[in-house]
Amino acid sequence: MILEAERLYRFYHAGDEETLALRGVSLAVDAGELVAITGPSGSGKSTLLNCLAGLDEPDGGQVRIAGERLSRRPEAERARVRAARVGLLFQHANLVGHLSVARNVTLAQQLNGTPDPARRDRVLERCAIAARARARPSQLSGGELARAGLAVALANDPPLVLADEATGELDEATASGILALLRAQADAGVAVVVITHSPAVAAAADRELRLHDGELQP
Ligand SMILES: Nc1ncnc2c1ncn2[C@@H]1O[C@H](COP(=O)(O)OP(=O)(O)OP(=O)(O)O)[C@@H](O)[C@H]1O
Repeated sequence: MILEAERLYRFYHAGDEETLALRGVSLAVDAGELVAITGPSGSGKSTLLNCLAGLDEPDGGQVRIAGERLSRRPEAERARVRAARVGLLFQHANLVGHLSVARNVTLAQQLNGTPDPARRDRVLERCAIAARARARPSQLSGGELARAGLAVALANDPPLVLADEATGELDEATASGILALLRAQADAGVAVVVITHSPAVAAAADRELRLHDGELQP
């Protein structure tokens, strides 16, 4: 199993208010699966993704990625696991503004200690952004930006890709292009988890997990 989450809890406190953002969420995603996480606004989707990525620590429960525990470890160790094993794709792409697309991919490889120009070029091709490899993010269209963000996410050939509303702000043709690329990653053996509001994306996934008030619906 590539991704395992066991009974995740996450509480937020603001003054006297307590929000139970996650209440015992368990899930498992295998290699080759494309799983959509859906749910109304405020149901806990982003909180869940942040915990799965080790960007946030759950208050209870644990996350394992390819068998390695991510939860309750120092941030430096979580960052190491993340760099090697998790491709993160956010709506506002994880690109450094003053670097070209190619340099952004190289940077992600260097942060993992595994620079590899041949793999960089393959990833750029795979994400259909090789023709714009020398452009900076500000010079790209929305669709190109999304593909460049995906190239950065895939820079180190991670076994797991976590995407937060990757297709949310894109026009339909571009969104379905990104979805096709994510589908292709899953078909190539990557475990892919996508948070989405789009019924089309949810329908294209192998499974849909619905969150409601911090719990997965049966
Ligand atoms: N840093 C925070 N401090 C306090 N409460 C928070 C914080 N982050 C999220 N919450 C609350 O936790 C709950 C879950 O939020 P989350 O962002 O995970 O939902 P979501 O399903 O991703 O929503 P959306 O679809 O609108 O992005 C909400 O009630 C939200 O207000």
